[in-house]
Amino acid sequence: MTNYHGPAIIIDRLHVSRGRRKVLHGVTVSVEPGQVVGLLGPSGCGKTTLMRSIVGVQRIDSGTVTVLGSPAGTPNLRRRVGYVTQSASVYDDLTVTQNLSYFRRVLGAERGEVDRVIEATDLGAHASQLVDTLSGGQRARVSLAAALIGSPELLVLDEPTVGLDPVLRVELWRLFHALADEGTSLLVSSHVMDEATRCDRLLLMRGGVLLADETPTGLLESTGAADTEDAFLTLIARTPRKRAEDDS
Ligand SMILES: Nc1ncnc2c1ncn2[C@@H]1O[C@H](COP(=O)(O)OP(=O)(O)OP(=O)(O)O)[C@@H](O)[C@H]1O
Repeated sequence: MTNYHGPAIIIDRLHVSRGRRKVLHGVTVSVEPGQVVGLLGPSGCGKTTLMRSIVGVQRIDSGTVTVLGSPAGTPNLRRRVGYVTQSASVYDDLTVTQNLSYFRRVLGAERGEVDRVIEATDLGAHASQLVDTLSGGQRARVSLAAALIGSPELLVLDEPTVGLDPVLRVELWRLFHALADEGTSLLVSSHVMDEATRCDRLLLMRGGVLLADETPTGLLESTGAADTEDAFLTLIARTPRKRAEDDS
């Protein structure tokens, strides 16, 4: 980790199009470090596009994205930011250890990192197994383990718990908080509203705009809703529908 202590992410008036479609319509947000921040919203609202902008792989129309004090995509961020996409980014025909050893070499991280991330993601019993033969949850954890190599200061995780059973989901959220306790900043997307309560802070998105940036408790208080699903619906009812067609 470096000595950087400012906001993990600062986004200012970000506009992004994908193909001919305008996907993000002026998103402005700041994410404080050492927290698990949930990025929640319906399928197609622009969560992945926002995450791609943060990790610097998305062409933007206008606005700025500053990550750990540097413009998104700058080379010095490569080791400081870990990104897990929705589809597994590991090799099926290699074992867990072989995959992680490969990523360790690419990043130039220390040898001990492979064992450390295997332990952190509880994959010890499967270390010698081909990824092809793992369950969905185990594969998801291999992708996460790869992103943990080198202890990045910011982890950007795109729907890491999708398709996992409830026990595994709880375990993963526990791991996210353990990482945050050590000072890592995490941005975790989900379209499952009940995951909202597991986050320190919530960014609620719809149709390419941010509807709320709140703590889970603050969200319930400000909307008067009984749960986060209700709170989201209340916010939608309060927001003009002009971009609702952007959600699928
Ligand atoms: N390459 C592309 N070309 C054109 N449109 C795209 C492209 N990729 C994504 N889109 C559109 O951009 C919008 C936002 O997509 P994005 O993947 O960011 O949403 P999301 O909130 O992450 O959805 P999900 O929860 O389903 O992953 C969608 O309407 C999608 O159809």
